[in-house]
Amino acid sequence: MKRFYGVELPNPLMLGTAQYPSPAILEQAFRQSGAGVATVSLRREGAGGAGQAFWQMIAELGVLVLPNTAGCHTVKEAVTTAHMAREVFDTRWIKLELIGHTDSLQPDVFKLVEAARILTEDGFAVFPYTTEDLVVAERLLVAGCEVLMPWGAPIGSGRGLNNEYALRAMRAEYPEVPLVVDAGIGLPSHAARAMELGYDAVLMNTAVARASDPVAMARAMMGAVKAGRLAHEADPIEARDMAEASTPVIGKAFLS
Ligand SMILES: CC(=O)[C@@H](O)[C@H](O)COP(=O)(O)O
Repeated sequence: MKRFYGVELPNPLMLGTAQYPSPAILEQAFRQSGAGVATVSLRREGAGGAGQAFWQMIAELGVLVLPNTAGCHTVKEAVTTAHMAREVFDTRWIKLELIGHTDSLQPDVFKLVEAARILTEDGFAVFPYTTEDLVVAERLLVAGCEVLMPWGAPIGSGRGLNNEYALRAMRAEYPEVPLVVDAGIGLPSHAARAMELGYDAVLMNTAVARASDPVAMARAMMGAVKAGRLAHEADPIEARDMAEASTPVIGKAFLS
């Protein structure tokens, strides 16, 4: 299994911590699914969250904490937020999110590369939320990122993998780089598909937090990412246009 800045994840499910009906449900979603990474927004929780009790609960979950720069639109904002997160959470991990378009919440990849360079030079382990663009991916790697997080679809849309072809191309281009599909997941089948493509993890928030039963959905997502990874490792058959009889010919029950 690939390591994320030297760390082996306990499993391939990363969950956001926003929009849950209550802190208790958030806690149960993590505990019952076993998700190993929690991404937290310093700005959002600091501004309107439950304060100290919230941070305490996250700490007690015993998961890896991936602070994020959600809501940042400028390099300066993102870099400042990353520094604050490093102080608060005592981690050099940062999910770098730099929004460039208000309606689609598409990342501003130009600012992203610039901020990634500044932060990696300052010792951060940057997890960049990016598009599926291969040129941007290369620039992020050159800037010092060791992980890439292409979007599946716009944040909160639940559309799944909008551009599977491009996600597949990124996997093929960078077989050794830990890749995470981040955002846009709506269903367990989307998460399973990302893992079937060979992705190393999936990050999601809305699909779990906004489900009628977030705890059950978190468990379903964990089942999905594990099934997808197993399927990828099992080397699936290629889809064919024509039928091929699967019932064995008499006297030839096995292929070898
Ligand atoms: C929580 C977080 O980091 C989000 O910005 C993330 O990208 C998840 O997106 P979804 O809510 O679409 O799963």
